[in-house]
Amino acid sequence: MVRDMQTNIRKIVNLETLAAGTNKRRIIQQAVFSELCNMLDPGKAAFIPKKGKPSVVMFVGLQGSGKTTTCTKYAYYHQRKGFKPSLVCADTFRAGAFDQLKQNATKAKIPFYGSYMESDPVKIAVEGLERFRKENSDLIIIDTSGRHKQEAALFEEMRQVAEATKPDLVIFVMDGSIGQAAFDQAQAFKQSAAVGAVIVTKMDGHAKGGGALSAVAATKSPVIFIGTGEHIDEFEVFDVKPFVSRLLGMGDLGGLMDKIQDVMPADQQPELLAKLAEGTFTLRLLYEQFQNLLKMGPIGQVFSMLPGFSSELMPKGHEKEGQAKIKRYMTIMDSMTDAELDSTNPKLMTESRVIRIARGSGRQVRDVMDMLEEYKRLAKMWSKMKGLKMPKNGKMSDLSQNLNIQQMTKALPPQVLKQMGGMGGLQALMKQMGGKDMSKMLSGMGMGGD
Ligand SMILES: Nc1nc2c(ncn2[C@@H]2O[C@H](COP(=O)(O)OP(=O)(O)OP(=O)(O)O)[C@@H](O)[C@H]2O)c(=O)[nH]1
Repeated sequence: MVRDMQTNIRKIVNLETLAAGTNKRRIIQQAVFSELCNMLDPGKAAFIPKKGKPSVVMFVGLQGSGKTTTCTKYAYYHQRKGFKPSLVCADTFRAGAFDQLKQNATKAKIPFYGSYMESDPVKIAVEGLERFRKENSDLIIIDTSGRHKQEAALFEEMRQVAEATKPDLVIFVMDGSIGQAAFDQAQAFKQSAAVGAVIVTKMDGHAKGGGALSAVAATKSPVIFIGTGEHIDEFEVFDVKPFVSRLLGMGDLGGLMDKIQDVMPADQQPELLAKLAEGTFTLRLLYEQFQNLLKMGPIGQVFSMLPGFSSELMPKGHEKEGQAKIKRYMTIMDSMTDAELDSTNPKLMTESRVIRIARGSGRQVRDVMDMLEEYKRLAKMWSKMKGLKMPKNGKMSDLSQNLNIQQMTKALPPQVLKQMGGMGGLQALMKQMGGKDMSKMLSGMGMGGD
């Protein structure tokens, strides 16, 4: 695969013929990017179930890949789209598999079928299928057994279940962290059942999911969803560009921007802009930004979309603390006077005021000082944005066109800039974002720094 990729890139990029002064690194990077996107596109789409038309979808994968969890997520996703899904547990190998499916299905109010007594997975699969066909389910999902490793017995079982149920689609579920092992694994499953799609799970962790490239190559089927957490709704339609961006450590800025755009009320945008242009970043403004940030949902998810951020500035597993910190800061600000909130003069915060605010908010003096430090850090960052040219309509979304790179590089903390690939990286990112707005991203980014 790597060799193919090299050949293809050589065809696209001819460095000798490039004019002097062209940014070669960028051109190569773009070629790698688009080549990876191509590799994830097997050229044919996966089977798509249709409402009202009975379809059977069978899930395969090794034990622990997240198969059972993903079955329910897949069912729930379609249920919300108006399907009548049902779940069949044909995993008789792992004790507890049926209970797990039962629990998940009950929570999501999805009909399920399985047995504690029957040990023949084929029999269960066929019985479940018959039952749900009678009940007019239009999406019958069959969860199958896994094994810790690839074993002949497992593949024989898959072959039999597939033969008996004739699924419209077989989905191979793989753990996003398995890397190159994905090729052999996917190929082995493909040989016993006609795998037609791939789902990559546990993309909420550190794994970048590079194994998906191998799975697509081995099965010649596309990735259709990714799992982004243990909960039933932590499931996303696969989107190739953000996935490759993340793979290359470029972050999913598009997704982040959309998210920020969603939570920031449009009528607040011109006001915030005006204040930023004046260079006045008050505590009240920070308070409003905190509110917006909390609305964005699990903070880790937001930060994981930024290049290199989740690990550096918001360590995995500490999202809750980050969120608690923001809430703590907001409580402290609730104990401040309007004058304090609207001032940009830190001298207002005398020692006696700090003590009073700490008492009023039930926090330590140290917490108040921490909050003020955070504020000062952000105010300093924002002050460099002073003199920003306002977009004519006052809309945030048009601001990025007016931001100049020099201004941005000054505003960003140096380690952040480095992570983004310096000035060149920043330029590429701005371009990638198109009309999307940068200032909100900056305000979001500042929050994570400790
Ligand atoms: N963080 C995270 N955890 C996940 C995700 N998908 C599944 N898991 C977890 O991974 C573990 C294994 O998932 P299961 O669904 O039990 O695995 P399985 O492949 O069905 O296992 P067998 O039924 O034994 O074959 C569980 O703890 C799940 O909660 C995901 O997208 N993100």
